[in-house]
Amino acid sequence: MPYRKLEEYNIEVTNEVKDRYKAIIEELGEDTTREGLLKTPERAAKAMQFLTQGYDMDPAEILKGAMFAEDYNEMVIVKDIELYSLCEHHILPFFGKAHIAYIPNGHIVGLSKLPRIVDVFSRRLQVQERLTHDILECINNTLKPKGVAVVIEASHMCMMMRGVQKQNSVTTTSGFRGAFETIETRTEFLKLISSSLS
Ligand SMILES: Nc1nc2c(ncn2[C@@H]2O[C@H](COP(=O)(O)OP(=O)(O)OP(=O)(O)O)[C@@H](O)[C@H]2O)c(=O)[nH]1
Ligand SMILES: [Zn+2]
Repeated sequence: MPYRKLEEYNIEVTNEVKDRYKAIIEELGEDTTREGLLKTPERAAKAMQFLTQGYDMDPAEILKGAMFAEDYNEMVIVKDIELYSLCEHHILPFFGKAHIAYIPNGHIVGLSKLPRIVDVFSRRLQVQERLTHDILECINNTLKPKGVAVVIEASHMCMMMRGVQKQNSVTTTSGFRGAFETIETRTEFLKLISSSLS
């Protein structure tokens, strides 16, 4: 993903969000005039723009940018794609790995585009289930493969740092379309990624 340089942040958004962060930090009992916190509202405003930059991006266009006609009919798997997202309930991170497979139907896609669309959908306020579904449907509708599968395993900071405070629970979500809806293909996929699953 093309990471934004600092000068590319929207100045108006940065200023608006900065003022609100300043108010929040003060409301929480801190002194925003002390040295360590002077630039914190602006840093936080930029960090949040970075972490939600997926709203400005069109994942289907990313896939379309590297689709190649190819007569390859076997399963293609890209596994262990690390992801960092924000849970939409607490605006705290959840993070983990995505595993994606598809069976081409006349077209293959540039391999890097799969991690790129994971990043686009991750950099929004999300729930893990919708993130899984967004990636699945984007590949299904754009590449129109014979089948597509997505598995995501993630840890949620809102369950670790606060709330139930469980440090080792991992949430797994999955989605299957087309050929992966048959038990044989799904089993083959799960076997091929099994060394990566926790
Ligand atoms: N299904 C789903 N739930 C999520 C995800 N991320 C966070 N949550 C849950 O969202 C729920 C929000 O529940 P609430 O009862 O409204 O919020 P809360 O009082 O902060 O809940 P606790 O986390 O249990 O303290 C919690 O159960 C979270 O664990 C996600 O990606 N998918
Ligand atoms: Zn949460």
